Amino acid sequence: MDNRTVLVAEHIDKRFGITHAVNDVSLTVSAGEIRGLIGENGSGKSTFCQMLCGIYSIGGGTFTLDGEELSIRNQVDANNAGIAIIVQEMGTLSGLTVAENIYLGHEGPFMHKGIKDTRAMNREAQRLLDEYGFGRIKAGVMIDHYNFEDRKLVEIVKATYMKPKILVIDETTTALSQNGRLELYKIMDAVRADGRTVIFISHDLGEVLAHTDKVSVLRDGEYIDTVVSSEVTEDDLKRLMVGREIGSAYYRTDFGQPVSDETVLSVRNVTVNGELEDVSFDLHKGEILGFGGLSECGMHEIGKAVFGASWNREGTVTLADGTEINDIPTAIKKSIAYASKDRDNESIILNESIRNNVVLPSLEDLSNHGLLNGRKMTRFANEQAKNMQTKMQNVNQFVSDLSGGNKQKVVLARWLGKGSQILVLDSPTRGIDVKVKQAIYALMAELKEQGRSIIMISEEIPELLGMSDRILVMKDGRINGEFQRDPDLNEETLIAKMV
Ligand SMILES: Nc1ncnc2c1ncn2[C@@H]1O[C@H](COP(=O)(O)OP(=O)(O)OP(=O)(O)O)[C@@H](O)[C@H]1O
Repeated sequence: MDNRTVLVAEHIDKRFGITHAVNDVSLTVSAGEIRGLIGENGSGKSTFCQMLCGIYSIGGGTFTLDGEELSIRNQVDANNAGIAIIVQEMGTLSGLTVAENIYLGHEGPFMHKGIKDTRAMNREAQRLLDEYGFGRIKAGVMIDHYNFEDRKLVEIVKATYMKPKILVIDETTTALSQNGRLELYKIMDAVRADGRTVIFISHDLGEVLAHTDKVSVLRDGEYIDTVVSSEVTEDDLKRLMVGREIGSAYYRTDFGQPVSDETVLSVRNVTVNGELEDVSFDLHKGEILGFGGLSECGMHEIGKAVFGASWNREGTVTLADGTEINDIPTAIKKSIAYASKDRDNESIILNESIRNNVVLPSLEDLSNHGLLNGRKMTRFANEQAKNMQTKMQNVNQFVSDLSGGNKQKVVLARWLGKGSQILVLDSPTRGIDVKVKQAIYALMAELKEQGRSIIMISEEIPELLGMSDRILVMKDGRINGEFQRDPDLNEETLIAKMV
């Protein structure tokens, strides 16, 4: 860090209707610094950064970069001023190639007399992808062909190849597997070594302390403090975020409790072309079965396969009563819940209210003689959303207006409200703040106690170790290791089976 102030935010403010999302925030950031930005879900982190990056208009106040007041109307203006962002959700556009996404808004060098030189663009994009070590992603291929993580990697290239002065990374690591994360940390370190600046938003406080120089804290839209990362603990950060002490009990503490032998779901010889290869396992009553692995290991496809949402699946997924799950309606009817990792595209309907999202799988239960009962639906949605501590104006608010973590709470509220007996949760705490994470883990333990069964697919090894009765490690589409719950089981043992 060279102590030269590069960015000054003065009295930055933003309201959305009655929500005061960012309330008079002032802070400064140095050149060559990695600055963490933390706060509970809905505390205004994304809104603050999105104003800096031209995604939202500035409600009030000013940003000054290298001594010059910024006047940014859109993301291209921000890029031209030297500011880039990797957003929390999908930041690439479907219907375009990888190369077109990387150069979106910056096609100039490839235009000759109004015609785009696609070959040159693809060649240059492929050179960049290779240089970043992401060579398996092909520049000329449609972005839709790639999964969530690969699309994030493309976004990383897009946001960094122009060497921005300020790179904002908004809750990106939880979308990445272990190897993707290491790549991102390397990129952050390189930005810092180059005298440029990273603003890093994350709910993983360990990661924040390990990879930042200083951390700024927001609470309810207000600036609270900036601390030096090497001088504070995770508990200090939690206290600053929440405003009070929060307990340290996080994961399950029980070990050695036997899990029932009763099988509730049998997966046999499931193959999905290019994703899964002859996968078989049983899920037991009251079991939390964890799935872990590196990117491309196939674990996210397991969730889809169990929920009847895979294309071209071979093999069988069978419930204890003999019902075969081959499609989503049967899965829902049979009380299977599924929360996808790709929340915005696969789990929620963004342009719908919280209420309509929460009631979706429970419509049959909420109707009287085939007619939907509006009041009952509202009451139900209210109850479920509040159980998940969703920060919202009311259940009529559109899901698109919620912060990332609060969207995730709506997904969980929907399935927990349905009373599902089998829950398939892919990255269940992605983007969730520490306080609510604690509540979700407690809830998972409670569901287990009630005899419900959970498949938890997770990129978070501590979460797998802390919550699972059994862990299946995937590699190249196959199960490569099986571990029973054990206090001596550690990250290294799991990783050894992943690589
Ligand atoms: N487009 C919008 N319309 C209305 N309200 C919004 C909009 N975007 C954000 N908000 C609200 O502003 C507040 C701050 O949201 P923001 O996304 O900045 O939080 P965050 O700290 O990034 O949260 P998370 O950790 O969950 O991502 C929330 O109450 C959110 O519902």
